[in-house]
Amino acid sequence: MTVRVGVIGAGMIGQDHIRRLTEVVTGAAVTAVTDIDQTRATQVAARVGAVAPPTGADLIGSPDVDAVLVTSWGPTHAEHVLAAVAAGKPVFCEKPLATTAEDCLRIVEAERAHGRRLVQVGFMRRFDTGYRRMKEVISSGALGAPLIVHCAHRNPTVPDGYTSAMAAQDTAVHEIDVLRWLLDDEIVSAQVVTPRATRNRFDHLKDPQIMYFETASGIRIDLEVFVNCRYGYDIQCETVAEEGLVRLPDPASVGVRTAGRHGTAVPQDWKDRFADAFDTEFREWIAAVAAGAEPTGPSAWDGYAATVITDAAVRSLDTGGPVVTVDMKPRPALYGGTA
Ligand SMILES: NC(=O)C1=CN([C@@H]2O[C@H](COP(=O)(O)OP(=O)(O)OC[C@H]3O[C@@H](n4cnc5c(N)ncnc54)[C@H](O)[C@@H]3O)[C@@H](O)[C@H]2O)C=CC1
Ligand SMILES: O=C1[C@@H](O)[C@H](O)[C@@H](O)[C@H](O)[C@H]1O
Repeated sequence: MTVRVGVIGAGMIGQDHIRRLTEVVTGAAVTAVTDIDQTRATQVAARVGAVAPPTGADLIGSPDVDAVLVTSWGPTHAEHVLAAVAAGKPVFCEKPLATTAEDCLRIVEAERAHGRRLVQVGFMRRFDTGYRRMKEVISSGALGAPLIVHCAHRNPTVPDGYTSAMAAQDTAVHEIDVLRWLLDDEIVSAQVVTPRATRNRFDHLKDPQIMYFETASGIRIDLEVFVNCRYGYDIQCETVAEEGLVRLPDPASVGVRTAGRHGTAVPQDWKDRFADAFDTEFREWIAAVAAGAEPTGPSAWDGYAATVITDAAVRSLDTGGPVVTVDMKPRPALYGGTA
């Protein structure tokens, strides 16, 4: 069976995922593309032989769309995801699931009313080979209990519209999701402190930031977010446990020796660093949809949890760096909880 995907939002990542669905993943076809920029939607749709319906609602209602991919701006995600759930169609939503905890909960409640999972959120790091190996090692128990996690999330630079709050909402949100999954533990508090700011880029931006998280079992996480580090896109993660530690590998890259130096390239952006993870993410999503199965990737509940935790981090940043308790609802049975 070919899964016919309709894409809402034909911007940067939308176009990259359309390429992935048409050129990399087998068993999928993009049959409809919509965007509030109609010209862009028509051009992108034409490249893959798709139609360009005027709105997200038209696309979701189309009999030629089996599953929906939401890659529009964050504040518009909830509306499209809720419409897809109401139509009973599987929906993959790029992060964030929604920009407010209330909207995330509306999606969770809609899915619970539907009775089975339809939503997957685009936290692609769960599909990265390095993180998956780390999880195998931690879950095997060979290292004993995890105690501390040291992380860094560095981007070479960010656009002018990037704000200090986005360090949590847009950037650290990836660690927040992947660490909940990696440790199989819940984050219960967040704190954000700021060292001296880099002179590079904008005066308005608090960059870098240091974030601290604590989990329910008492694991402490420190995360440096530095989005104007200039030298490359660099993701680091090291988990210290009772009997040893496990570290995320750097992406494989040839070593070059010349002029008395030895070096390896540092990726320059997330598209490059996580290209394989994105491919795996979509292969597994399409396989689940084709089989009529529930998606196995990050759920609507994970999208809600990530938003609530980033809200706590932003509150800490905005109020001078206190420890802020994460105010999370009990996890419903549909997502492995007891509520
Ligand atoms: N997983 C990851 O690492 C990444 C995820 N993202 C996420 O992907 C989403 C899109 O980001 P970009 O592609 O960078 O943005 P973008 O601005 O390049 O593209 C967004 C597109 O959505 C369209 N759009 C906005 N509202 C719409 C609506 N209601 N209906 C239809 N189209 C609409 C815009 O016209 C634009 O073409 C964001 O939520 C972002 O956080 C972005 C980059 C990396
Ligand atoms: O999701 C992403 C961007 O939106 C965000 O701005 C970057 O900081 C992240 O590294 C990238 O993965």
